[in-house]
Amino acid sequence: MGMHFQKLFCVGAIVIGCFSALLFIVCKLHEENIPNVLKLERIELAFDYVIVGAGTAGSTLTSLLAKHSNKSVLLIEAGGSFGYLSRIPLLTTFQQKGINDWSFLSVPQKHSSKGLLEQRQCLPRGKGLGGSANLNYMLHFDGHGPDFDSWHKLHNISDWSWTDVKPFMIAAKSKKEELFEIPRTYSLLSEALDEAAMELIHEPWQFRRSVYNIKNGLRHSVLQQFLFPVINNANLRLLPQALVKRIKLSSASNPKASSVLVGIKDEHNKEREFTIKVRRELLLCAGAYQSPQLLLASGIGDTKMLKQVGLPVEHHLPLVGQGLHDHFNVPLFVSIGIIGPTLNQRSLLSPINLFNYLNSGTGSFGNFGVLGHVAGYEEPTPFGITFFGAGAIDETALMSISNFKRSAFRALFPRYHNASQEGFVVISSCLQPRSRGSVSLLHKTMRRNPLIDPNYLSNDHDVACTIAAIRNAVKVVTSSAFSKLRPHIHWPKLQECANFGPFKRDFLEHQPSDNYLECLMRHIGLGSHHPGGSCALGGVVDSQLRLHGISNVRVVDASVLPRPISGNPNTVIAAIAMRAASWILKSELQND
Ligand SMILES: Cc1cc2nc3c(=O)[nH]c(=O)nc-3n(C[C@H](O)[C@H](O)[C@H](O)COP(=O)(O)OP(=O)(O)OC[C@H]3O[C@@H](n4cnc5c(N)ncnc54)[C@H](O)[C@@H]3O)c2cc1C
Repeated sequence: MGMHFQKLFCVGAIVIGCFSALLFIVCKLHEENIPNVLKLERIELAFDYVIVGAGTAGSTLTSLLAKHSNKSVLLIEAGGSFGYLSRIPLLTTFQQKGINDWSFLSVPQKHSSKGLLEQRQCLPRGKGLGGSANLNYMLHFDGHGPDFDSWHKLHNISDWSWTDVKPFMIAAKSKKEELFEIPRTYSLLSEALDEAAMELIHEPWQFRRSVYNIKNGLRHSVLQQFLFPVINNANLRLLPQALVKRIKLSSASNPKASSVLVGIKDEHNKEREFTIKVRRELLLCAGAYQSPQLLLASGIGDTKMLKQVGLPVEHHLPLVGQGLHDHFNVPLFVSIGIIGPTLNQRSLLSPINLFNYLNSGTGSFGNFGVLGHVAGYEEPTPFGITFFGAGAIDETALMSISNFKRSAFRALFPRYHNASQEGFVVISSCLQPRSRGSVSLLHKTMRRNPLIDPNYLSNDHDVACTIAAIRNAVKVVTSSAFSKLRPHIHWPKLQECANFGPFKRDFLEHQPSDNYLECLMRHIGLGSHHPGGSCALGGVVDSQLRLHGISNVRVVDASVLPRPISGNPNTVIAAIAMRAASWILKSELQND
């Protein structure tokens, strides 16, 4: 029996080894081979549409223009292509801080992040074809209609009701076979969530198991969905590894973007600059941090701020970079008293788990570990709860991508040293945070990072809302449905919060004081990588996303969201890009 098992194990290991090598080679080849790249020897560099940034919005928009327009389209992207790691769902966090991550850090936070080094949050952003859609956790969200309906009431924005947006959301959603939904029977945790939905049916909450942009166990992002099918089209060219450094405007009386200045570094890190003319439209899809950065670096923004940095003012547009918003997450570790259902280092590396993934794309490598969500949309405290089914969290890996101080990390995950720990992380957040931050400049050049201040928890409403979220998370975890897991919530013991708790009774009753929960969130809360609002509809762009005062520039990315999306924003951003494409194509038809 022993020999037989050993033999089987060896064969399994060889198969897995060969398969991994093959996967590596295929992905590596794919990585280096970006087709249709623009040759810069050409003297006349002019395109009808110039798109900056190949992320969620840029890839989607490019695909529709390349497919439906006969005009020339250039897609410029600062990064190259993503490696094979980006396709393997569970390993996606290993990309953070690597070459495909801009690895921004926030400015020190005044109202939060006290358990983080220098009170600064890590702000990962994808760099390369696919942008943040290739770095993200792949969770799909269908959208929440009232979000859009509120834009008119709260921000006087017309034409963006749910009726206007919904058809684009449907079009942006991947096909059924390109989505992976966590099955009810995935684990005892997913089962408990389903049962809790029945038990708490009297609450006005929605329970759903996670749906991922994953096909056959591999990430299926906007790249596979939109960009790759058109990548060889004759009217399209790509310019990877190229940073757009400045937008040049034509006349001061009726300013238009005439060209962009692009910098490309050679293998000796020496930069060459090129000017590319814009014949029709310049489309900024550089994301919520870098679209405003590029505008500011081009002299488009608030006069006072531009003068402070020493930049000539080309066009006064005071709200560029203002209104930045993001969700803010409070994680809590829950250990469980049974063996088997959750992810830890030991279960992860079991040969059967590896075999299942390589054989059929299933098992824990085939998704990111988030099994489900609970959302309550009722005002004034709409909240979200996310269930991440991991029991043992690797200290070095998580500290590096979260910037936690060691003491805060260990208070949060007291069982961090046990590689076979069973448990899950319950993450509470406010779906409509009211804190607003900003993107500004310290340096004139795009080669230096922008100053990003998410200003988390600056608005007291967010504290109350997050407390409500945590208390609702406790209700779910302490429901009878969860009792078979024998859960134990680990209220972090932080020295700085010791006056407020956790006290002995908090572990029994799970009703810690509001003061303790506030102290906790101001120490261990983490941004959720959903930035938006920094070139918002109304303030910076009109209802067709055209920059106020510069008619041939549109901002088409997360920057335009006037309020947060009540869930994961990626599909909404792809839908916005589809809508922008429809206006651009329509105006082409009208004008030609
Ligand atoms: C770690 C992480 C996890 C996330 N998880 C989820 C999730 O599970 N579900 C979900 O719905 N959302 C998730 N998100 C959020 C979602 O991915 C983003 O909101 C979305 O991708 C933003 O799209 P975008 O087009 O606005 O920007 P991006 O996708 O970031 O694209 C911007 C692109 O522009 C390029 N660029 C920037 N400046 C320049 C320049 N000057 N010149 C040339 N190119 C430039 C960048 O390299 C990048 O490729 C996550 C995000 C992160 C970072």
